[in-house]
Amino acid sequence: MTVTRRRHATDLETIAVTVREASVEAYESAIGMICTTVGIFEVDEAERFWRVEGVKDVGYGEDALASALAIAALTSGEDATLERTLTETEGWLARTYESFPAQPVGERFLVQGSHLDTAPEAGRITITLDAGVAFGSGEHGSTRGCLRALELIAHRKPRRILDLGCGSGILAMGAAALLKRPVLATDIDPWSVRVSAENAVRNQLSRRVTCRLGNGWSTPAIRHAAPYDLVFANILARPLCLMAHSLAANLAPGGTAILAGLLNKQVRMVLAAHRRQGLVLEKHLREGDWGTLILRKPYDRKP
Ligand SMILES: C[S@@+](CC[C@H](N)C(=O)[O-])C[C@H]1O[C@@H](n2cnc3c(N)ncnc32)[C@H](O)[C@@H]1O
Repeated sequence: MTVTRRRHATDLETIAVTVREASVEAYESAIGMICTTVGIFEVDEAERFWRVEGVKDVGYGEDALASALAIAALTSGEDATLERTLTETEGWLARTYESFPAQPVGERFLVQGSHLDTAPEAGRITITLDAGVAFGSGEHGSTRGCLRALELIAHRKPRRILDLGCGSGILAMGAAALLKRPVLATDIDPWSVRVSAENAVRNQLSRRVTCRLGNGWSTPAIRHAAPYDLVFANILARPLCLMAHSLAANLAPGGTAILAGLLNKQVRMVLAAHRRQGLVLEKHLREGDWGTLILRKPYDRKP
């Protein structure tokens, strides 16, 4: 893969590839995993070339970028040239928000950008957010899978809830609103923590959603509030595998983990890592190429 860098003034990094129509889905999906938002634009109608462009989530580094592109190249069979540009934040955010439609997710949620004022839908909880430079506008299959999984396990009424890698705070807010319970939302990226806190205020959920900065399970606030009845972790497959031991250790007996950020083809690997820790698969949900796993810690698990 060739990489070209164009530098403009300022602070957000846009990554883009121009690919054939047949490869758009694979690149949109993979780039979407490490970006806050992704857009696709037709650049040559006759030749059927499209530009897939996203603003990289600051929480993801070079390793994550390289693996996302490798996955896209593998699934599409097209090895694209990556362009990287630094973009001025405010203008980009204003342009991006305008392109977000309100979208239903699962049976119980309606997600809208804060520039919209969609009429409430009976039976659906409206989540209003600005993802800003954080991941989690509700468009990506991994986020959607987690919200659908939440609906499926809501009847268990989990009491202690963690959203590890909260991005925009969308899952924490969804859980707090649906389950009417407090949720701890953490992220390694300071912007995400700030955006989550702002979104919680926007949705009148700031008394239920607590946002904290921290890296994985070593975050003091996470350790302090453990064990959990419900944990969301929508991060990539590799970090999920590395965290499997900590997840199992910090789940209460009977507790549920909703894991996402993995491709359907990575499910076996992620599942093996968690089965080794005694967790049991309840369901594998699919949203396009992306898989969401609902895992449970049995009540009779020996320490
Ligand atoms: C794919 S986004 C998910 C955002 C949101 N939960 C959703 O479902 O849309 C993953 C988030 O995890 C964060 N993250 C990645 N590694 C992390 C780690 N080790 N500890 C905490 N957060 C992490 C990233 O900064 C990013 O905000």
